[in-house]
Amino acid sequence: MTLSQPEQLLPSGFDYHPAVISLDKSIALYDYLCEQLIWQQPRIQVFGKYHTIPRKQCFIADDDVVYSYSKQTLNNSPWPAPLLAMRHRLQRTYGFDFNALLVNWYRDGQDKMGWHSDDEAELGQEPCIVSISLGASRKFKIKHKVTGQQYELLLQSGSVLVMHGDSQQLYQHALPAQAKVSGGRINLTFRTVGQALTKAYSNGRK
Ligand SMILES: O=C(O)CCC(=O)C(=O)O
Ligand SMILES: [Fe+2]
Repeated sequence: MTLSQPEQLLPSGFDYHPAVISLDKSIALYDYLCEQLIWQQPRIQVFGKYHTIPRKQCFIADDDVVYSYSKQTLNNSPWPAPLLAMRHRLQRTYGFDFNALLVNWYRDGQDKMGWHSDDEAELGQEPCIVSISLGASRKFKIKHKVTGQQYELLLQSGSVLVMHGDSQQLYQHALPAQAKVSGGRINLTFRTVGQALTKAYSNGRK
């Protein structure tokens, strides 16, 4: 995996690298994951109300990782071989052992993720989150928590978005619905979950 220079103007702490994985490989991996992963669509509690999340997800992690999402502990799925290989490659590139991977499947443009920061205590003060996109291109929005300044980025199949430094402290991000998008997209977010393992993963992500 070679990384090209970021091409789009983004706030510090967000680095976008298009075409890190070839288009053919990224689509083949999309198809494989659609079929092979055990997908869940949990109901979560946000501000006291229950919602079914508007996407599917699969949480892949080492056995000793415990991660909760809006008061529900996620079931750890084992690492499929291609994702384990990717984890090791990313470890060599970034120097982090990514022991957890939240996989999101946006079946079409109706599926989405609301504004949030990945700032849970168990990810540490300045987490490094590596986000890989497979399938349909989707808009990704970033918003400064204080000034409200927004940035928009198109996440293309095979791209890598790295969020690091104070990106989670200063900004929120979201994947808005795009009614005209008919294709599906899978997003892989590699994370390192610290040793204080049982904290809540609930941060208002809708
Ligand atoms: O689908 C995406 O690109 C964003 C996913 C995300 O923000 C998350 O899983 O925390
Ligand atoms: Fe996120």
